[in-house]
Amino acid sequence: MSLLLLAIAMAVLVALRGRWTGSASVRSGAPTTAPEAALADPSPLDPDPTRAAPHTYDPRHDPRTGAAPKGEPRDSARPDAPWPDQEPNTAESGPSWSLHAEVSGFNEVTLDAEPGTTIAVVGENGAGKTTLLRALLGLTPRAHAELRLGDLDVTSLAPHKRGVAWVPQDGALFPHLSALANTAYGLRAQGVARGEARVEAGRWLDRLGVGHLAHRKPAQLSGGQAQRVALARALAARPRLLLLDEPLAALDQTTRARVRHTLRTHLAGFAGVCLIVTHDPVEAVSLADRVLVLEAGRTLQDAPPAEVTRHPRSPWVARMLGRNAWAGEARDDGLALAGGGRIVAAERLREGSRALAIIAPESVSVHRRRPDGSPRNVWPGTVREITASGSRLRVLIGSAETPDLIAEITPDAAAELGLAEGAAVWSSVKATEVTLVSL
Ligand SMILES: Nc1ncnc2c1ncn2[C@@H]1O[C@H](COP(=O)(O)OP(=O)(O)OP(=O)(O)O)[C@@H](O)[C@H]1O
Repeated sequence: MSLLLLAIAMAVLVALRGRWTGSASVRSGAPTTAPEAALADPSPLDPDPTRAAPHTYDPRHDPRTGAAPKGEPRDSARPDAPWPDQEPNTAESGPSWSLHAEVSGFNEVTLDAEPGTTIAVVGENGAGKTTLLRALLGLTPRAHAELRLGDLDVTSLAPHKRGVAWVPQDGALFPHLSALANTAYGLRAQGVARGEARVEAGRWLDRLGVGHLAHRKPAQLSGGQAQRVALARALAARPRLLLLDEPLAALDQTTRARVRHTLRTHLAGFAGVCLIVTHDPVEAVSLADRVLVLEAGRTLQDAPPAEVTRHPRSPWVARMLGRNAWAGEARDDGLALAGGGRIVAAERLREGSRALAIIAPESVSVHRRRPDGSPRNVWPGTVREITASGSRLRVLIGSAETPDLIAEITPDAAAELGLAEGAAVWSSVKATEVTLVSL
């Protein structure tokens, strides 16, 4: 199954390059690929079209055989219908087109985006993030995407003809090809001369910091290195729509920060629209211009990161972004919490309306004795867990009166308070530090 996904990802990439350069058309003479055949007629009995139609399988494009894409596509490949003019990968080229997608079925999402926009797609497990990406590729009957890229309605086009590149969660590299050949394969398939394709592939590998691994096979790469090669291959294809499914998930913390930086640099100069599925709030906030929050397949929020951070529309999003978020009902002085207890806020909402109280962890003060003075919100609790968060500490405090609360304090403050797991503490939050968001 994952090998078939791999082949599909490759087929999409292979065809993409042709959008910019003029490419071999599989339908007009080049051999039929296994992925294309598999996607041509998904069985209604099988919800996953990647499983279907093995009878048209072409061993030359099967990553398991090692036979192909050894024969890199020949230079005699005939050009496909030309894709409308676009300067790839140059932000300066400006928005001369836009993306419009209407997705229905499992996902109910409408998306409009200008070139150069990066959208982080977030949501709980099972919210439909991967299904959305697959719908945009035309890869799942569970959701149907009407997709326009500029003047072109690509809805009825096969996945590999849409101008959409997809990096699935496992990266999907051909195991028998070197990193360089994997990256060059899409270029070669579209008729780029061998030398030129290899030079360009080498450049992309260098940019992603894996140029020195160009001759290694995927089995000789770590998960993170392979992921970078997969990114190089996708970016080299210069798609209009780039779909990245948790591209940094396989990386360790240090590498992740470095690759995130590299990715940010490339996305900043990327002339297409990028959708990046992530569970990582830092990734969402630092890489994206917009955050699309999905809940049960639907759009819950689609807004710039700063707006989502300030006014998350669900407790899950707030927690993902590292905020405390408590649901409740508005009262004249704040919120009656759903599980009992009360929080006082300076803001007012219509009494009785459902709302979230959002508290930034750095706004929570921690004390060993009940604090005197003015804070309106004071709760006793017990330290459940202390973890490092950059140069600060995150302290998880459990309380009988409220939901769990996260405080962020300096290591000095923690030492001064003698904080340890199990310690009895008091937390306080000023009413002015509580943000109320209507649900
Ligand atoms: N082919 C399928 N047929 C039926 N249900 C499916 C199919 N693929 C996924 N699902 C279900 O649809 C829901 C959405 O799945 P999807 O993989 O899109 O979620 P996700 O947001 O990407 O989740 P995660 O964060 O776990 O990767 C899940 O409940 C999943 O079990």
